[in-house]
This record gives sequence, C-alpha cells and structure tokens, in this order.
Amino acid sequence: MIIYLDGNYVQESEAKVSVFDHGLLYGDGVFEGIRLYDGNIFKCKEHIDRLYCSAKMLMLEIPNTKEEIEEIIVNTCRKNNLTSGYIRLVVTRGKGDLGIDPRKCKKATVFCIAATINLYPEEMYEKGMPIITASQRRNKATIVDPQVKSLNYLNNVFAKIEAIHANVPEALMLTHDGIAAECTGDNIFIVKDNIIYTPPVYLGILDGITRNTVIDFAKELGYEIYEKEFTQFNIYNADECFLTGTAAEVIPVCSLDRRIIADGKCGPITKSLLNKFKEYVKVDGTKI
Ligand SMILES: Cc1ncc(COP(=O)(O)O)c(CNc2cccc(C(=O)O)c2)c1O
Repeated sequence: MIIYLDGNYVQESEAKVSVFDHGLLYGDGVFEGIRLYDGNIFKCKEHIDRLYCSAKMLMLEIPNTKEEIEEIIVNTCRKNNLTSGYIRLVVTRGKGDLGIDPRKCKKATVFCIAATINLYPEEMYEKGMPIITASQRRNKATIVDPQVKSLNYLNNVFAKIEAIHANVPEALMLTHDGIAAECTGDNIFIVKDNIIYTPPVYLGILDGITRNTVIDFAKELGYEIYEKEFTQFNIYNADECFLTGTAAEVIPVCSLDRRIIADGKCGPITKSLLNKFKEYVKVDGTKI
C-alpha cells in the first residue's frame, strides 16, 4: 500500500511518524474519513472544508492549500489503483518535545491512507441494526467540541466498548441532559408520523456530511424534516430510526436497548433515502 506522508508517497512499511508526534502523544490533530465510490471521492470538498474548520479550532496550520490536499487524496487513490474504498486523511500538530506546548511543534504532519473498507453486512440494511444507549455521554461542546473531528476519540471509544460488551455494532450517546446526540461513528434520525427528526448540531455532535446530504435528500423528496431534540422515549416509539455516516451510509436501526422499533424492519422513508443516497454517491464529488 502506498501512503502519502509529508510530501512523499511511500510504501506502508516506510510510513512512520515520530514518537514525539503530538498527534500520538496528545491526540493533538484532526482527521477525515472519506468514501471512494467507483472513482468518485464522495463530497471531497466538503470533507476538506470540515478538516480546515476542525484545524482552525486547534489553531493548527495545515501546510497545504485545500487544492493541494485534494490532489494528495486523488493521487493516493491513483497510486493504490483504488476506485472504491475508504480514505483516511490525518493532520497532526507534528513532532515536538514531551511537553504539551503546541509551539514546540514546528510543522504539522500530514498523511493520507487509501484502503479498502470493512462494511456492515448487507443484511443489516434490510433487517436493521440493534443498538444500545451507552452510559458514556457525548462530550459537551464546551469540552472538546464534537464538531471538531479531532484525534480525540476516547469519548467514542468508551461508548464503542459498551456496544461490544452488549454484543451490538453501535451505541447511542446522550448529552449530559439525557437528550439523544449521536452514535460513536454516525448521526441519528427518527421518523414519526411521516416527519423526520435529527438532533441539531448545537447539541454537541459532529456536523455529519452524510447527515447533511440526507437532510437535503429528504427535502427534495418532499418529506418534512426538523433538526429537533428527542429522547430515548421518542426513539423507542418511533416509526423508523436510522443512522448516517461515511462508513454506515444510511442504515436502519431495528432496536434500541432491546425495544423493537416499529416492526423492526427497514422503514419506507429510510429505504427511499438509502436508495437516493446510493444513486448519488457516484455523482457528487471529485473524480480520480
Ligand atoms: C462521531 C461521529 N458522528 C457522525 C459521523 C458521521 O459523519 P460523516 O457523515 O461526515 O461521516 C462520524 C463519522 N464517522 C465515521 C467516519 C469514517 C469512518 C467511520 C468508521 O466507523 O469507520 C466512521 C463520527 O465519527
């Protein structure tokens, strides 16, 4: 596998970062996860924009223009002869000393991985995914804002460990006030009486690119959709529930905390949004 690392394309075995890199030592960095569909880097510009927004919060200067980053992504895919898969783009604070002071890191580390992706089983898109509510609450916006796609994913990892212990693929995290926020790697939507709801970003969630794409699709399909707070009660009693994310795409949820949602199958609105999403992913993006 060919990796882009700090201006060079190197073999995976040569792709090494310093043990003094603050991305490793302190999680001081940002990243993006991007999908490649049949030669189309889906929403590439939107992912790059979000990377820069995340970096701005960290006051982390990315040593490339957005255009250069796009070229790096394209070239990394080409050099790996990849037409479909998953791209991981990472920018860390860079090599420093053992102190936390970001000023000691003179230049950010930038690397890009283009690889195949492990997907959820196809049957899960029909039968739905069982999830649980994690005891781990989502970070408040005042405590490492979840809008920053940072290398600080322990909040998500703790919730993922709870999902593993419960033998389910995903876990929902609530806000400190007990309002539904998002899952460890996906945004959440519910449908009730043909109206779609999804938590507002200000609650403290990642401003998901798939989320925003699906919101646009819902409007185009003529559905009523609101960014509105809801609780576990609303999810348990929803007509449909689904998750959105780069890896998950649009995936139905069949149960939360062992409460079967409606008939426990993929609902018609979820299905229509998934079908539209599948058509669209090869269209909108950057062609390699
Ligand atoms: C906390 C969180 N919330 C929502 C999403 C969905 O956002 P996008 O629609 O922009 O992807 C994410 C992103 N989640 C994500 C991204 C890439 C890979 C994987 C994986 O599970 O391997 C997960 C995420 O990490």
